Amino acid sequence: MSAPLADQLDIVIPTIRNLDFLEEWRPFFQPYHLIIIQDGDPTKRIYVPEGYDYELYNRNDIERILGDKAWAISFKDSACRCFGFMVSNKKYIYTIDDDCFVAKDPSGKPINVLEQHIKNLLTPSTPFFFNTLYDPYREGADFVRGYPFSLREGVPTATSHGLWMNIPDYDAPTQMVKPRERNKRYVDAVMTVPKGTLYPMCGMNLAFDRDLIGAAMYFGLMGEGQPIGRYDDMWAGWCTKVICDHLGVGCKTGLPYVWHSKASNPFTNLRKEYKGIFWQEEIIPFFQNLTLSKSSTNVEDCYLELADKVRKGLGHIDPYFSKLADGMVAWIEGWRLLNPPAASLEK
Ligand SMILES: O=c1ccn([C@@H]2O[C@H](COP(=O)(O)OP(=O)(O)O[C@H]3OC[C@H](O)[C@H](O)[C@H]3O)[C@@H](O)[C@H]2O)c(=O)[nH]1
Ligand SMILES: [Mn+2]
Repeated sequence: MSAPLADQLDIVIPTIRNLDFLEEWRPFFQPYHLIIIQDGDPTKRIYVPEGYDYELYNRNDIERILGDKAWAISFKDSACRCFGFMVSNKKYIYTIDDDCFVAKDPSGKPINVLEQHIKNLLTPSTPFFFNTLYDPYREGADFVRGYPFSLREGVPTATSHGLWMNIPDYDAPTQMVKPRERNKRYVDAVMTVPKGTLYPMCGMNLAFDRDLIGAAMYFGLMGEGQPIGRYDDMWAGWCTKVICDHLGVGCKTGLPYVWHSKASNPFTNLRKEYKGIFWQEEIIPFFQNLTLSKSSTNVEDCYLELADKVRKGLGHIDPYFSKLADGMVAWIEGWRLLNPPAASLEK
């Protein structure tokens, strides 16, 4: 099996259950280093299948490492995974949920998600003009007639958003009215999300370039003690997309697919996400109308400017958003603590 960039990519897994799913992924994942974020009770022992190279962090580790900034990392929510993004020192991250397994393409071939995500990340994005034959850099495809040659070089790709066969990533209301709906449709396409367009980024099967966008991949304040859950990846998706648009880098969605095996409880999910369902009707226009200043030329500065805009632009909805803005600042402080600029390392 191919294991591209095995020394430049970490796999981040949040878990409050177990890691048995890694047995099925072994042919594809074993060459890579895992960063496991153990959520919930830190005294519980998580079994990692033999033969994997990994580091494991529980809540006690997060508190020990981040100290007075640890509060910004969620507890009892998959949002905790973003601690793994912060603590990694690799250029690329792939994150996957522990109930996602190897899917098969229409020919029945098992899908090597890392191979496809890395292809997506290493080929340019085309956010400024939509190519109707989808990914023009793919074998057997190209830019179609009328596509401006001045734009055919594309821009660097920051994120690669994969999809899911079987249980689709639906919100609770949709899941409640369509409990038996399964995604059986394999769409053989990768496309760039156009500039100025947001998208619902799901953390289930996601890869990104840490250098290009890692500092904005904060999954917010969710779970225990928070008024909202299951908007962790959505929050990160909105923040990263406006920053990618500002910095002129791209976000792709489509292949590869994973097999999402388990539907979480829609009633529990409704309790977690209901505030998000009506808040997002204000949050999304906020992001759609947001512009970052020219002086914000790197991800960290963009993110701190965004935190300030969140405090001012969303604080009226609920005091939660001021706390979330504080969390965004604490996240960058934690990011800088664990990822000091190269220059400061030379001293
Ligand atoms: O308190 C928790 C709950 C879960 N996890 C880990 O997060 C992963 C996702 O959990 P699960 O598969 O139960 O949730 P889904 O509803 O299928 O996931 C979607 O919604 C939540 C997230 O946004 C997620 O990315 C979405 O796919 C899994 O690895 C659990 O072990 C946790 O760490 N803490
Ligand atoms: Mn799941």
